[in-house]
Amino acid sequence: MLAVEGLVKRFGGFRAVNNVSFRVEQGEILGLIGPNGSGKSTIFNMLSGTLPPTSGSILFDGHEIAGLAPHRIINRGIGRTFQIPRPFHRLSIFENVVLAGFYGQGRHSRGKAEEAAERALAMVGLPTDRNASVEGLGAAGLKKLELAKALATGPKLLLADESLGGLDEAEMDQAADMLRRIRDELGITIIWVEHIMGVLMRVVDRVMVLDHGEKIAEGLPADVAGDAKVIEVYLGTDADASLAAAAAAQARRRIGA
Ligand SMILES: Nc1ncnc2c1ncn2[C@@H]1O[C@H](COP(=O)(O)OP(=O)(O)OP(=O)(O)O)[C@@H](O)[C@H]1O
Repeated sequence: MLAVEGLVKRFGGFRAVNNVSFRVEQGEILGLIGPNGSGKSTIFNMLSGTLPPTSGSILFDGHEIAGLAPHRIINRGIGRTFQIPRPFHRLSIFENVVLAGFYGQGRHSRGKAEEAAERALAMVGLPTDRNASVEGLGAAGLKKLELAKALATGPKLLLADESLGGLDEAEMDQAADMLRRIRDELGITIIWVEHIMGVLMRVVDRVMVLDHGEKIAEGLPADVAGDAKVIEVYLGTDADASLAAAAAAQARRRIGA
């Protein structure tokens, strides 16, 4: 579905992303991890059109999308959430999501945008009531709104940026399960950037690790969590918990639980 080849982003003389290549298959959840400043958001920004790549190719469903404007990329079927939710506070929850629905997939009809918004809100468990206010939403509610906005654009590929930040443990598990359901029930492929390793390793099919803008590892969660270089540059004291979560998830998958 997605084939990225030799992706580079330079800011002046600094290479924030340096010759990164990877593929994502239809229906996969790929975890994208790495230390702060390793280039994860810059990759998301290039995939979603917020930043043009300095060089490299991004093939989505066989078509080159590198350098296209964000609205064209959304119309092709790549949606994203943002690390820090910034809804329009003067609009209701529903109106925020309808606006995203208008934007996605070239929808120009209010009716279709409203239908997309209703489906998206029901999926994430937020009220579909037209007037419910954004003001009462806590951290978990705002993350759900962020997801609903991305879903309302009708993505085939969802870029989820730190969906767990600011959530408590129960909310994190719910948010991770929701990403799983979005893949399982809606068939949406997901790339997920996250720092909370135990939860990520439980849910993703594959993991790719960045350090200083370069890909340093890629593979099954249990293999990546046990990789000496990944432990050294990133996981550190999280390594045992990550490995345990990845191994448990792998065992559950093997027995089909
Ligand atoms: N617009 C910009 N101009 C200059 N440097 C930038 C710009 N955007 C990002 N960078 C630099 O590029 C590097 C990669 O940043 P990026 O935000 O992609 O990292 P990240 O892995 O997403 O980090 P985090 O986990 O903290 O979100 C960092 O050194 C950052 O300071």
